[in-house]
Amino acid sequence: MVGGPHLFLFHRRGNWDRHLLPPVAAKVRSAMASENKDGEQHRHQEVGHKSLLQSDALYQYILETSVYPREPEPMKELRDITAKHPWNLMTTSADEGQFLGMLLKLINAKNTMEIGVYTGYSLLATALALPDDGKILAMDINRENFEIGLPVIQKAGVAHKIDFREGPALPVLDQLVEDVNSIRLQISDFQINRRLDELKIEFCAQAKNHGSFDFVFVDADKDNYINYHKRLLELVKVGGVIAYDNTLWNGSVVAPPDAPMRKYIRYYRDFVIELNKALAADERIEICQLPVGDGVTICRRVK
Ligand SMILES: C[S@@+](CC[C@H](N)C(=O)[O-])C[C@H]1O[C@@H](n2cnc3c(N)ncnc32)[C@H](O)[C@@H]1O
Repeated sequence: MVGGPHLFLFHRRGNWDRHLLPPVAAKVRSAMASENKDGEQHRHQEVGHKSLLQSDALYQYILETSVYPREPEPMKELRDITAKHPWNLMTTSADEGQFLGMLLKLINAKNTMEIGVYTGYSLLATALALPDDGKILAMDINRENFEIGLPVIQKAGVAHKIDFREGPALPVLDQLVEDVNSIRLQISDFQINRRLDELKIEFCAQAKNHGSFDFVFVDADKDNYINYHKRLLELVKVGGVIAYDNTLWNGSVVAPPDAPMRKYIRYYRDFVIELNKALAADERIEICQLPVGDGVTICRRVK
């Protein structure tokens, strides 16, 4: 089997087969069509096998019925502006933006982080969902694209929630992990007249940012997701959420290794596959991988 029903879902950032060479795309399509004829119908009747999105029309139906009519005006404006940008394939889709907003409200998020801003569609979705004193530490190596969306964010009255840092995210995370509030000197077993070398002296550093974030959205360089995860698990509180975007990576996670793919899809594919395995095996989190957008894995820290 080349793909399976879930491949129908990857039309958020253009059609999934735009990233495969035409002969391969045709092969995948025909394999899916024949599977639909032979096996698929039966699989849909199996208990627990629920694949609802089977066509572009159904996706369009969701957008037109439930997403676009409820999309806040500034988000629509930013989506239109971004559509004219040459890298628009990178933007978060409207349905995923709606999902993020809902999730943030459900968990009452206040202190959040975003890695990978681009023109700011998911950032705006987050900023609109947070309370007025909510915060987003937003990081991107490219400020220019952030500035495309910034006027819309300002007009929406939510720019005060955003602390944008230009540059790679990893050093910022390292700094957040290392930062301490205070260093406490602890002397145990203290008795007058004890010799100094007999005293048990300990320095206790109080980590400033550990467990301080309610939510983090990771939508940047896939080859660093595992490195982000290590640090984010210290920074997110127990019960907090980390959402990793693109965990189905244009369907390439189920494509045969020798299938022709665009260079960047091939390059990041193995990192995404390794991330998915690592998240599934990580007992410190509960996970739920959703076929929204290009695949988003929600991780809830439990220890
Ligand atoms: C898919 S886009 C983000 C899309 C964005 N969430 C949205 O809603 O439009 C990925 C972004 O990650 C940024 N990026 C890539 N490597 C990065 C890194 N090491 N640190 C921070 N940002 C990075 C890119 O500049 C790009 O803007």
